[in-house]
Amino acid sequence: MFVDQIKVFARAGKGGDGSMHFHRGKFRPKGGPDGGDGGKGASVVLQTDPSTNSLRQFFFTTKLLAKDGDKGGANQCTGRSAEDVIYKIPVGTVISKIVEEEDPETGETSIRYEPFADLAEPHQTFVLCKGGKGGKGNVHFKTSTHQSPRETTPGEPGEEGRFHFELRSIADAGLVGFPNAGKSTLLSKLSAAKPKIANYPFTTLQPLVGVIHFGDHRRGTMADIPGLIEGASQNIGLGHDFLRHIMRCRTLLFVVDTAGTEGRDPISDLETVRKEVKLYSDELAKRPWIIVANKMDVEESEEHLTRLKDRFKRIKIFPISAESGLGMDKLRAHLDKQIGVDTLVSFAPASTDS
Ligand SMILES: Nc1nc2c(ncn2[C@@H]2O[C@H](COP(=O)(O)OP(=O)(O)OP(=O)(O)O)[C@@H](O)[C@H]2O)c(=O)[nH]1
Ligand SMILES: [Mg+2]
Repeated sequence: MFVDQIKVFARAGKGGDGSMHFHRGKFRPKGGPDGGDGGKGASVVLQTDPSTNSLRQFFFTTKLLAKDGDKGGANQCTGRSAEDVIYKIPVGTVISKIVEEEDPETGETSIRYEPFADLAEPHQTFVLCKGGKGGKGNVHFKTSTHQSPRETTPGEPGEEGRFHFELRSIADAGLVGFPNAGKSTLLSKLSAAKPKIANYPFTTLQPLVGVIHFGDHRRGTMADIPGLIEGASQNIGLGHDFLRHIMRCRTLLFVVDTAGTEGRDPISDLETVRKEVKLYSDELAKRPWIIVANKMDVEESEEHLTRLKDRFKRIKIFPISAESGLGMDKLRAHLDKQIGVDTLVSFAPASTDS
């Protein structure tokens, strides 16, 4: 189950009430006020965790509640503060506050999503709902004219609200494949992005997102992701980092070097990459994917393409040459259908009402 948006309710803890108490010593039966302050209520805190890539946990826990602070005690004892609760969320989660508004004329309520936070950095913490402060004990209210105050203040309530969490993907489509397959070359031809291109592996070390313009205000985004190798799912090289970026793409383009440059075999390359993706995440393996058979300008490619079609019968294969432009129109038209969005249509967050 890939949960990339969810609604939750969160409430921080209330502060403990201040205490009303008078000192009762053996020799001072009528002592002064000594009621202590209440402890702080706990906050609901979010923290981005690079090892999480789904909001699935909130599917089961839609109420994020934090504990109240303890009441103040006799002897000027401050009540215990409650410990903040920390929820881990994926990097790239966008938080909106759900605000209900009533139309003064019609009396109808409508719901608005108010941008609240964009948690894009790893290990970033964010206080979603702040815990209430503790109330004051009666010890604070003693004055020269008022020796036995009975006043205290209650603890403040914790903040609360309804929120919408949405996992923003880095791109609509992601380029996945062995190093040197031509992923960066392809992105540079489809978009205005200028990734580094070279005939050695791991030229690309950081994902780079380009915008593809399909015409008529239609566009989509594509991420160039560093090459994957065998063992990536066990975090060999920068395996997990790369795979995590792939997780954040809606649809995947598996790019292969169909020419089998330097004695490589495009079929086993693709099988290896698919295996690594599956080992990393079953859910990722189920994402929509196509094969981009690159380097078709090289003579040896035809024969490999026939084998590739034989081996992956049910998957769409696009034979192209990113370098010469061969087959690019077909690929572009397919991408427009899959990921193209009309940018003139105003964007509204998808409804998560069940
Ligand atoms: N003949 C031919 N060569 C290509 C084609 N596309 C890319 N190349 C060459 O293949 C090499 C690798 O290209 P890149 O685009 O850097 O490959 P990459 O998949 O991004 O590689 P990494 O970033 O290392 O994972 C370069 O020398 C490119 O010029 C093509 O369609 N035909
Ligand atoms: Mg590259």
